[in-house]
Amino acid sequence: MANSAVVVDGLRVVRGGREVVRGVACEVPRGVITGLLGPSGCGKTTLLRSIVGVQIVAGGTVTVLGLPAGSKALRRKIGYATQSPAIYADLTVTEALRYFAAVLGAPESDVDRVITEVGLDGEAHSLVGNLSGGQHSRANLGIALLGNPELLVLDEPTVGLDPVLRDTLWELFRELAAGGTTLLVSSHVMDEAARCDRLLLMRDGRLLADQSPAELRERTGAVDLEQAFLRLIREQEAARS
Ligand SMILES: Nc1ncnc2c1ncn2[C@@H]1O[C@H](COP(=O)(O)OP(=O)(O)OP(=O)(O)O)[C@@H](O)[C@H]1O
Repeated sequence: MANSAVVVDGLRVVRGGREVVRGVACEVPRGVITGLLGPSGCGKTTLLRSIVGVQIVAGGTVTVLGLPAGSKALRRKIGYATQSPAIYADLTVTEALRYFAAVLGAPESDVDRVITEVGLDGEAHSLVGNLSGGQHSRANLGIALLGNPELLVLDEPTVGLDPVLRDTLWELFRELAAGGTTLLVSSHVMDEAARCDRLLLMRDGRLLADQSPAELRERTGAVDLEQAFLRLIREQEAARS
């Protein structure tokens, strides 16, 4: 689909001798927020890594912004925030972001903008090693925002954050999408699903659904998305037995 930022087809990934992504096909539309949801260990991070181009795949294709995942030309077009912050503890927030801006070729003026966007103005000169868990993950998110990438791939960006902060970050995601950025955000908190435009629901290495929240509610007859997810799992189990 020309309007898709990401097209995944027949993706298979083997990790630790086991197939952990088992024939996934999905599309991520441009300029909206797509949520990737599913229980711990279902393969979300592995799918995200395949899209970012850092995962060895056993089969299938992943096309990102019209190019094969991992293409050099994609490096500056994708912002990726991993689950475990990869940011130096002995630098201040500003220094760390300046460093990454230089590595990524992003303008230095991005640093202050990004610090404000992730709500770290008050900690701009604090050492990363002295930040709280939530502040640390927001600094990590800031790196992904440098250079205004076309596609943002965020692996559980709100984990460990209080509800107010989570809300603020989702407002930021919404603003970024309104400005044309494509966001792919993983979460295992189902209440975040309702904030997404599209949902990819995974379980056990497979995709259970690729729909909007409204379509998912209609398909399952459940108002609550957690219930909808559970109904899909039961449907799948019934179909197998
Ligand atoms: N480095 C690795 N070596 C071997 N197996 C791995 C490795 N990393 C992940 N796995 C396995 O791959 C499967 C999928 O893991 P993945 O991290 O993609 O799941 P996830 O849905 O992102 O989980 P979580 O929500 O807990 O982060 C799991 O069964 C996990 O044990």
